[in-house]
Amino acid sequence: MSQPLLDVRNVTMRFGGIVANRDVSFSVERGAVTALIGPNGAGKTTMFNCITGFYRASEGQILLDGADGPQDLGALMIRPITGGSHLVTRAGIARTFQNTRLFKEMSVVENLLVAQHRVTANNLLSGVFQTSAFRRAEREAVDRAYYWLREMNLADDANRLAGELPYGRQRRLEIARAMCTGPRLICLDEPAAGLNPSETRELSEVIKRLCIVHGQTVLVIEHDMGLVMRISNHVVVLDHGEVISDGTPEHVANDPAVIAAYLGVSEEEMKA
Ligand SMILES: Nc1ncnc2c1ncn2[C@@H]1O[C@H](COP(=O)(O)OP(=O)(O)OP(=O)(O)O)[C@@H](O)[C@H]1O
Repeated sequence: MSQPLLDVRNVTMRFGGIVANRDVSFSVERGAVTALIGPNGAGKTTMFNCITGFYRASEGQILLDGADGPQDLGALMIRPITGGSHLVTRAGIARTFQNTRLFKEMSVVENLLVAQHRVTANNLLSGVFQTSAFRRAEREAVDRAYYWLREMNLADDANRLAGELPYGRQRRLEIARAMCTGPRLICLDEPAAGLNPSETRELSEVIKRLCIVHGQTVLVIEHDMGLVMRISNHVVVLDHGEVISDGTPEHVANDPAVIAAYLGVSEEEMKA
Protein backbone atom coordinates (compact mmCIF):
# COMPACT_ATOMS: atom_id res chain seq x y z
CA MET A 1 0.00 0.00 0.00
CA SER A 2 1.26 3.51 -0.78
CA GLN A 3 2.27 5.89 2.00
CA PRO A 4 -0.64 8.13 3.10
CA LEU A 5 -0.13 11.87 2.63
CA LEU A 6 -0.45 12.41 6.38
CA ASP A 7 0.25 9.80 9.01
CA VAL A 8 -0.66 10.62 12.62
CA ARG A 9 1.12 8.15 14.90
CA ASN A 10 0.37 7.74 18.59
CA VAL A 11 -0.11 11.45 19.25
CA THR A 12 -0.78 12.58 22.82
CA MET A 13 -1.34 16.24 23.65
CA ARG A 14 -1.40 17.44 27.25
CA PHE A 15 -2.19 20.83 28.68
CA GLY A 16 -0.80 20.54 32.20
CA GLY A 17 -2.88 17.74 33.74
CA ILE A 18 -5.49 17.73 30.93
CA VAL A 19 -5.03 15.13 28.22
CA ALA A 20 -6.77 16.56 25.13
CA ASN A 21 -5.55 13.78 22.78
CA ARG A 22 -4.42 10.35 23.91
CA ASP A 23 -2.44 7.99 21.67
CA VAL A 24 -4.26 9.13 18.51
CA SER A 25 -3.35 7.38 15.26
CA PHE A 26 -4.99 7.75 11.84
CA SER A 27 -4.02 8.46 8.27
CA VAL A 28 -5.14 10.87 5.58
CA GLU A 29 -5.13 9.39 2.08
CA ARG A 30 -4.18 11.45 -0.97
CA GLY A 31 -6.94 12.98 -3.08
CA ALA A 32 -9.66 12.07 -0.57
CA VAL A 33 -11.75 13.87 2.04
CA THR A 34 -11.06 12.71 5.61
CA ALA A 35 -13.38 14.01 8.35
CA LEU A 36 -12.46 14.25 12.03
CA ILE A 37 -15.65 14.18 14.08
CA GLY A 38 -16.69 13.73 17.70
CA PRO A 39 -18.80 15.30 20.44
CA ASN A 40 -17.88 18.64 22.02
CA GLY A 41 -14.55 18.54 23.85
CA ALA A 42 -13.49 15.32 22.07
CA GLY A 43 -10.12 16.81 21.09
CA LYS A 44 -10.71 17.61 17.41
CA THR A 45 -9.47 21.21 17.47
CA THR A 46 -6.42 20.24 19.51
CA MET A 47 -5.57 17.53 16.94
CA PHE A 48 -6.03 20.06 14.13
CA ASN A 49 -3.76 22.51 15.90
CA CYS A 50 -1.08 19.83 16.23
CA ILE A 51 -1.34 18.99 12.51
CA THR A 52 -1.30 22.61 11.34
CA GLY A 53 1.67 23.62 13.48
CA PHE A 54 -0.11 25.67 16.14
CA TYR A 55 0.88 23.18 18.83
CA ARG A 56 3.69 20.71 19.08
CA ALA A 57 2.31 17.35 20.24
CA SER A 58 3.56 16.19 23.65
CA GLU A 59 4.20 12.68 22.27
CA GLY A 60 4.01 10.86 18.96
CA GLN A 61 4.68 11.81 15.37
CA ILE A 62 2.80 13.55 12.58
CA LEU A 63 4.38 12.63 9.25
CA LEU A 64 3.69 14.48 6.00
CA ASP A 65 4.84 12.53 2.96
CA GLY A 66 6.89 14.46 0.42
CA ALA A 67 9.44 14.16 -2.37
CA ASP A 68 12.12 13.28 0.19
CA GLY A 69 9.91 10.84 2.09
CA PRO A 70 7.87 11.39 5.26
CA GLN A 71 8.72 14.56 7.17
CA ASP A 72 8.02 14.86 10.92
CA LEU A 73 6.05 18.10 11.39
CA GLY A 74 6.89 18.26 15.10
CA ALA A 75 10.61 18.18 14.28
CA LEU A 76 10.14 21.13 11.89
CA MET A 77 8.74 23.19 14.73
CA ILE A 78 11.73 22.70 16.99
CA ARG A 79 14.46 22.87 14.34
CA PRO A 80 17.21 25.11 15.78
CA ILE A 81 17.15 28.79 14.70
CA THR A 82 14.94 28.45 11.58
CA GLY A 83 12.27 26.15 13.07
CA GLY A 84 8.66 27.11 13.79
CA SER A 85 5.03 26.86 12.67
CA HIS A 86 5.80 28.62 9.38
CA LEU A 87 7.77 25.55 8.24
CA VAL A 88 4.60 23.46 8.57
CA THR A 89 2.83 25.90 6.23
CA ARG A 90 5.80 25.78 3.90
CA ALA A 91 5.73 21.98 3.94
CA GLY A 92 2.31 22.30 2.27
CA ILE A 93 -0.39 22.46 4.95
CA ALA A 94 -3.00 25.24 4.72
CA ARG A 95 -5.99 25.77 6.98
CA THR A 96 -9.17 27.73 7.52
CA PHE A 97 -10.55 28.68 10.95
CA GLN A 98 -13.81 28.18 12.86
CA ASN A 99 -14.27 31.96 12.74
CA THR A 100 -13.22 33.42 9.42
CA ARG A 101 -9.95 35.34 9.55
CA LEU A 102 -10.16 37.41 6.40
CA PHE A 103 -8.87 40.95 5.91
CA LYS A 104 -12.35 42.43 5.97
CA GLU A 105 -11.32 45.92 4.83
CA MET A 106 -9.55 44.55 1.76
CA SER A 107 -11.22 43.49 -1.46
CA VAL A 108 -11.85 39.82 -2.13
CA VAL A 109 -9.09 39.59 -4.74
CA GLU A 110 -6.63 41.47 -2.50
CA ASN A 111 -7.19 38.84 0.20
CA LEU A 112 -6.04 36.23 -2.30
CA LEU A 113 -3.00 38.24 -3.40
CA VAL A 114 -1.82 38.77 0.18
CA ALA A 115 -1.96 35.02 0.70
CA GLN A 116 0.56 34.58 -2.11
CA HIS A 117 3.18 37.00 -0.81
CA ARG A 118 5.75 34.21 -0.61
CA VAL A 119 5.79 33.81 -4.40
CA THR A 120 5.44 37.46 -5.35
CA ALA A 121 7.56 39.30 -2.76
CA ASN A 122 10.49 36.98 -2.27
CA ASN A 123 13.08 39.60 -3.07
CA LEU A 124 12.90 43.29 -2.13
CA LEU A 125 15.20 44.44 -4.94
CA SER A 126 13.25 42.62 -7.64
CA GLY A 127 10.16 44.45 -6.35
CA VAL A 128 11.85 47.86 -6.30
CA PHE A 129 13.25 47.43 -9.82
CA GLN A 130 10.13 45.66 -11.12
CA THR A 131 12.17 42.95 -12.82
CA SER A 132 10.49 40.79 -15.44
CA ALA A 133 10.57 37.83 -13.02
CA PHE A 134 8.75 39.93 -10.41
CA ARG A 135 6.11 41.10 -12.90
CA ARG A 136 5.59 37.53 -14.11
CA ALA A 137 5.16 36.29 -10.52
CA GLU A 138 2.61 39.07 -9.90
CA ARG A 139 0.68 38.20 -13.07
CA GLU A 140 0.61 34.54 -12.09
CA ALA A 141 -0.63 35.46 -8.60
CA VAL A 142 -3.52 37.45 -10.10
CA ASP A 143 -4.36 34.59 -12.50
CA ARG A 144 -4.29 32.11 -9.62
CA ALA A 145 -6.55 34.38 -7.54
CA TYR A 146 -9.16 34.62 -10.30
CA TYR A 147 -8.91 30.91 -11.00
CA TRP A 148 -9.80 30.01 -7.39
CA LEU A 149 -12.50 32.68 -7.26
CA ARG A 150 -14.17 31.00 -10.23
CA GLU A 151 -13.76 27.55 -8.67
CA MET A 152 -15.41 28.77 -5.44
CA ASN A 153 -18.28 30.51 -7.33
CA LEU A 154 -17.01 33.92 -6.21
CA ALA A 155 -15.89 35.46 -9.52
CA ASP A 156 -18.56 38.21 -9.39
CA ASP A 157 -17.36 39.29 -5.93
CA ALA A 158 -13.70 39.96 -6.83
CA ASN A 159 -13.84 43.70 -6.16
CA ARG A 160 -16.20 43.74 -3.18
CA LEU A 161 -14.88 44.23 0.33
CA ALA A 162 -14.40 40.82 1.96
CA GLY A 163 -16.29 42.00 5.06
CA GLU A 164 -19.37 42.82 2.95
CA LEU A 165 -19.83 39.28 1.64
CA PRO A 166 -22.57 37.07 3.08
CA TYR A 167 -21.10 34.59 5.56
CA GLY A 168 -21.31 31.57 3.24
CA ARG A 169 -19.23 33.44 0.65
CA GLN A 170 -16.69 34.50 3.26
CA ARG A 171 -16.18 30.85 4.14
CA ARG A 172 -15.64 29.95 0.48
CA LEU A 173 -13.24 32.88 0.17
CA GLU A 174 -11.21 31.43 3.03
CA ILE A 175 -10.97 28.16 1.13
CA ALA A 176 -9.96 30.03 -2.06
CA ARG A 177 -7.27 31.83 -0.07
CA ALA A 178 -5.89 28.58 1.30
CA MET A 179 -5.94 27.02 -2.19
CA CYS A 180 -3.95 29.94 -3.64
CA THR A 181 -0.96 28.78 -1.60
CA GLY A 182 -0.97 25.46 -3.52
CA PRO A 183 -1.28 23.28 -0.40
CA ARG A 184 -0.70 19.54 -0.41
CA LEU A 185 -3.21 19.24 2.43
CA ILE A 186 -6.02 21.68 3.19
CA CYS A 187 -7.51 21.56 6.69
CA LEU A 188 -11.01 23.00 7.10
CA ASP A 189 -12.12 23.80 10.65
CA GLU A 190 -15.94 23.56 10.87
CA PRO A 191 -16.52 25.09 7.43
CA ALA A 192 -20.33 24.75 7.71
CA ALA A 193 -20.65 26.47 11.11
CA GLY A 194 -23.20 29.29 10.89
CA LEU A 195 -24.27 28.49 7.31
CA ASN A 196 -27.87 28.08 6.17
CA PRO A 197 -28.91 24.87 4.35
CA SER A 198 -28.43 26.27 0.85
CA GLU A 199 -24.99 27.70 1.73
CA THR A 200 -24.08 24.31 3.25
CA ARG A 201 -25.13 22.52 0.03
CA GLU A 202 -23.00 24.86 -2.08
CA LEU A 203 -20.08 24.31 0.31
CA SER A 204 -20.45 20.52 -0.05
CA GLU A 205 -20.24 20.88 -3.82
CA VAL A 206 -17.09 22.99 -3.76
CA ILE A 207 -15.33 20.68 -1.30
CA LYS A 208 -16.24 17.64 -3.42
CA ARG A 209 -14.93 19.46 -6.51
CA LEU A 210 -11.63 20.19 -4.76
CA CYS A 211 -11.15 16.51 -4.30
CA ILE A 212 -12.66 15.05 -7.48
CA VAL A 213 -11.56 17.69 -10.03
CA HIS A 214 -8.30 18.91 -8.47
CA GLY A 215 -7.18 15.76 -6.63
CA GLN A 216 -6.84 17.89 -3.48
CA THR A 217 -6.39 16.12 -0.16
CA VAL A 218 -8.82 17.52 2.42
CA LEU A 219 -9.03 17.10 6.20
CA VAL A 220 -12.15 18.55 7.77
CA ILE A 221 -13.56 18.95 11.30
CA GLU A 222 -17.31 19.26 11.14
CA HIS A 223 -20.36 18.94 13.39
CA ASP A 224 -22.86 18.87 10.51
CA MET A 225 -23.26 15.11 10.02
CA GLY A 226 -25.22 15.56 6.78
CA LEU A 227 -22.25 17.37 5.28
CA VAL A 228 -19.76 14.84 6.66
CA MET A 229 -21.69 11.92 5.18
CA ARG A 230 -22.03 13.66 1.79
CA ILE A 231 -18.43 14.72 1.28
CA SER A 232 -16.20 12.27 3.16
CA ASN A 233 -14.41 9.20 1.91
CA HIS A 234 -13.03 8.42 5.36
CA VAL A 235 -14.19 9.38 8.87
CA VAL A 236 -12.19 9.29 12.12
CA VAL A 237 -14.19 9.64 15.35
CA LEU A 238 -12.68 11.02 18.55
CA ASP A 239 -14.23 10.85 21.99
CA HIS A 240 -12.55 12.01 25.22
CA GLY A 241 -9.36 12.53 23.21
CA GLU A 242 -9.16 8.97 21.82
CA VAL A 243 -10.02 7.42 18.45
CA ILE A 244 -13.14 5.32 18.94
CA SER A 245 -13.91 4.54 15.29
CA ASP A 246 -12.20 4.85 11.90
CA GLY A 247 -13.57 3.84 8.51
CA THR A 248 -16.02 4.70 5.77
CA PRO A 249 -18.94 7.06 6.57
CA GLU A 250 -21.29 4.03 6.55
CA HIS A 251 -19.03 2.10 8.92
CA VAL A 252 -18.80 4.85 11.55
CA ALA A 253 -22.47 5.81 11.27
CA ASN A 254 -23.39 2.25 12.24
CA ASP A 255 -20.69 1.76 14.86
CA PRO A 256 -22.30 1.28 18.33
CA ALA A 257 -19.33 3.06 19.98
CA VAL A 258 -20.02 6.16 17.89
CA ILE A 259 -23.76 6.08 18.49
CA ALA A 260 -23.11 5.73 22.23
CA ALA A 261 -20.62 8.63 22.25
CA TYR A 262 -23.11 10.94 20.55
CA LEU A 263 -25.98 9.85 22.74
CA GLY A 264 -23.84 10.14 25.88
CA VAL A 265 -24.16 6.53 27.01
CA SER A 266 -21.33 4.04 27.37
CA GLU A 267 -20.84 1.11 25.00
CA GLU A 268 -21.40 -1.32 27.92
CA GLU A 269 -24.77 0.32 28.63
CA MET A 270 -25.66 0.01 24.94
CA LYS A 271 -24.92 -3.73 25.01
CA ALA A 272 -26.79 -4.25 28.28
N1 LIG B 1 -5.24 25.47 25.45
C1 LIG B 1 -5.84 24.60 26.27
N2 LIG B 1 -5.55 24.55 27.60
C2 LIG B 1 -6.16 23.67 28.41
N3 LIG B 1 -7.09 22.77 28.01
C3 LIG B 1 -7.42 22.78 26.70
C4 LIG B 1 -6.82 23.68 25.78
N4 LIG B 1 -7.38 23.45 24.55
C5 LIG B 1 -8.25 22.44 24.71
N5 LIG B 1 -8.28 22.04 26.00
C6 LIG B 1 -9.11 20.95 26.55
O1 LIG B 1 -8.88 19.81 25.77
C7 LIG B 1 -10.10 19.10 25.55
C8 LIG B 1 -10.37 18.97 24.07
O2 LIG B 1 -10.70 20.25 23.54
P1 LIG B 1 -10.87 20.55 21.99
O3 LIG B 1 -11.16 22.01 21.84
O4 LIG B 1 -9.69 20.01 21.24
O5 LIG B 1 -12.17 19.70 21.64
P2 LIG B 1 -13.12 19.76 20.36
O6 LIG B 1 -13.42 18.35 19.99
O7 LIG B 1 -12.49 20.59 19.31
O8 LIG B 1 -14.41 20.48 20.94
P3 LIG B 1 -15.51 21.38 20.17
O9 LIG B 1 -16.25 20.47 19.25
O10 LIG B 1 -16.38 21.84 21.31
O11 LIG B 1 -14.78 22.49 19.46
C9 LIG B 1 -11.18 19.85 26.31
O12 LIG B 1 -11.32 19.26 27.57
C10 LIG B 1 -10.60 21.24 26.43
O13 LIG B 1 -11.11 21.90 27.58
